[in-house]
Amino acid sequence: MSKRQIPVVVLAGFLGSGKTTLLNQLLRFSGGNRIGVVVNDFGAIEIDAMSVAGQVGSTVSLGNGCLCCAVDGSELDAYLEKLTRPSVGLDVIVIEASGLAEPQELVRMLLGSDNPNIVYGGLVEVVDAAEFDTTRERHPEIARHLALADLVVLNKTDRVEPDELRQLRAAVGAFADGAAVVPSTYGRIDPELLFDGKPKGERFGQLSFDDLHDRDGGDEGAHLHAAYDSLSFTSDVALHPRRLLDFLDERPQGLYRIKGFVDFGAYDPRNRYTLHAVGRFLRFRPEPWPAGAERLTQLVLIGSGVDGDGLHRALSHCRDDEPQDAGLEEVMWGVLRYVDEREPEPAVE
Ligand SMILES: Nc1nc2c(ncn2[C@@H]2O[C@H](COP(=O)(O)OP(=O)(O)OP(=O)(O)O)[C@@H](O)[C@H]2O)c(=O)[nH]1
Repeated sequence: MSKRQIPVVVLAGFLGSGKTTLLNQLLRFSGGNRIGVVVNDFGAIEIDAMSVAGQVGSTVSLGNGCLCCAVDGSELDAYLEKLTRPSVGLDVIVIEASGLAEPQELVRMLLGSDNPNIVYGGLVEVVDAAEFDTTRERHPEIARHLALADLVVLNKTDRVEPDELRQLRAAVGAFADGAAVVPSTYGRIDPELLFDGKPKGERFGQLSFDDLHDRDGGDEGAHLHAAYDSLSFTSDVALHPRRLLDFLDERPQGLYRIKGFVDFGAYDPRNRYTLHAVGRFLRFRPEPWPAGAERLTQLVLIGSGVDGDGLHRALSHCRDDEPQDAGLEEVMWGVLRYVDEREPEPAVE
């Protein structure tokens, strides 16, 4: 029985920026993850190139367990309800914004949704590096979209010189209010940026992104790795709720995702807290410690242009070496503000 909430990612970007290319890439190299993709029409999704396991109405299931739905705006809610049923078993859902709704409308809808099985997974804006200046002239609203984005994929970097790319990263980053900017070619980003990957052992028999790195040889692999930084933090000393919240309040914008478990020790001995942060969005979710589980805080932080050592130091500072206010209920209040009251329904088969 799974109580996991499925992250729903909104994928936006102007005409021709590379959204469909990125989706095809994700679907093809899902690494054993079950991805649901919602588009306006099947159009350029390369369904034929991926083995199709079946089709029911406007939903196509692919041989690797991924699903692709073509829906219009009015059907979206109902489809999300269907796609997020635990029995479908998806790990992430990506909604392509174009044609369905303005990205901010979708984000608002997801944040306000009373579907207990979903959690907001971020707004990803794909930008055509070669056309950025032209796009800005023709569509000044790109500034608004970028300001809302949690992650910017600066695509088509093969079409600009390295110097220009550096300038573009800075310019786009400024519009995006410091949000993480990840360069890509043909939408090839590590899926880990969008959702929790399955542990390697569970990927057996599927082509994982690591295989893709290996297959492509050093150059492209190095390029992908340089696109973002990933840092893990583990502590067997419990974290102090207030200190952690101060850290989270001040987290740098370039820190795109934080995921993992937090041990608040004596402040809540019964529960561990799943932490899910994407862009500015933050959520804690208490769940009883599994019997026999080691009491550890384990976090993974993913970002672009962030100071890994500095983050590690700041997190170490959240450790509560000498608990003084344990038992004071109000110490947890700050954390509880970010707990979602909704409980997902039990899994049904
Ligand atoms: N050179 C280059 N071309 C790319 C890259 N990514 C995508 N393309 C090409 O750009 C074109 C548009 O890509 P799409 O993925 O269809 O873009 P889109 O954002 O889905 O476009 P719409 O659905 O029309 O909004 C296609 O011909 C892609 O092959 C890239 O990194 N470099």
